[in-house]
Amino acid sequence: MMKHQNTKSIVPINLRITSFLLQGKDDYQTEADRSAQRCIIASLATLYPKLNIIGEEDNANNVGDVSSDWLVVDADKDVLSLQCPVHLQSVKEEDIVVWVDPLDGTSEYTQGFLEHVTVLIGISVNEKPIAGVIHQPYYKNTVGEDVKVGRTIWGLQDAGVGGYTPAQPPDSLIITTTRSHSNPLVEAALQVMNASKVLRVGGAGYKVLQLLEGKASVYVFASSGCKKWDTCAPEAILSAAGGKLTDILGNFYKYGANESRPNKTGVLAAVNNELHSYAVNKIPQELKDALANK
Ligand SMILES: Nc1ncnc2c1ncn2[C@@H]1O[C@H](COP(=O)(O)O)[C@@H](O)[C@H]1OP(=O)(O)O
Ligand SMILES: [Mg+2]
Ligand SMILES: [Mg+2]
Ligand SMILES: [Mg+2]
Repeated sequence: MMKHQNTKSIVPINLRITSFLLQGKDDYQTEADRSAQRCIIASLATLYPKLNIIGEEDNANNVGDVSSDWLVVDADKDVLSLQCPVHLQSVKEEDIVVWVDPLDGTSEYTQGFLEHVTVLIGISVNEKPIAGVIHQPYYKNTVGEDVKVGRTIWGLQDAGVGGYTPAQPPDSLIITTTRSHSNPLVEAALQVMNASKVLRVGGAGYKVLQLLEGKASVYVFASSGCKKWDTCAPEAILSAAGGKLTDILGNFYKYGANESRPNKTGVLAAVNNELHSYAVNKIPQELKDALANK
């Protein structure tokens, strides 16, 4: 698994939002989305030509144009030193589906909430997310005099997680949810939770980071809108850390290459199984039916 410490190679930090398309209500695509996707797909395809790589942006698969200094071909030594779980040792390259969200939280990116922006690379085998990275290109880490910008959080099933400091969940129920894609169903699901606080932030990656770092304990999004590339990497890392990510009904999504892209029945994630069950049981059946039958 690669770790991207060089933020230039993922989302050029000085890249201006030179052109952005509004693809639907609060659904943006910027030059950063397209550039980052080309860079990631070209880098992965150079190293692993038989991978099945699926990126969010349809118009950013022309990887032949990517210059060689944008290719990331180095690997993280800590991750390479991990013992590969026995059940993954015989997986063939062509059996792996990689889901790439080159820039998650684009709406927040266009509004300057840069901390919410992440790059998501999720790896699935037999339809299950087994590994992933959440790269946070604008994260500022101050160590003494040094300021390091950007960090990469990773997880591998049955091997571990890294790139962040794990923390205990908050003492009271704190929920994280959408900042830019709310609607009456989303709000109805939040109301029934009896949360002490609701945090409204952008991006599926950033919300799962909040779970990993003890800022929130449950992530609730009772709406369609998220896609497989939004949840594959976050689900892999969260489950490697002992958490659980499903739809609002409590069912796991499938990540095979032929699966439909939309996560039609929303997202429900929690730092552990108990909180996940609590949240699934709190959602009224009518709300679950409304989402499932939409
Ligand atoms: N209605 C929607 N239209 C387009 N993308 C959506 C929608 N809802 C959610 N998403 C994607 O899911 C992510 C998490 O949603 P939210 O921030 O609203 O909780 C968004 O950052 C966006 O990913 P992206 O920015 O990669 O297009
Ligand atoms: Mg998008
Ligand atoms: Mg996204
Ligand atoms: Mg995106």
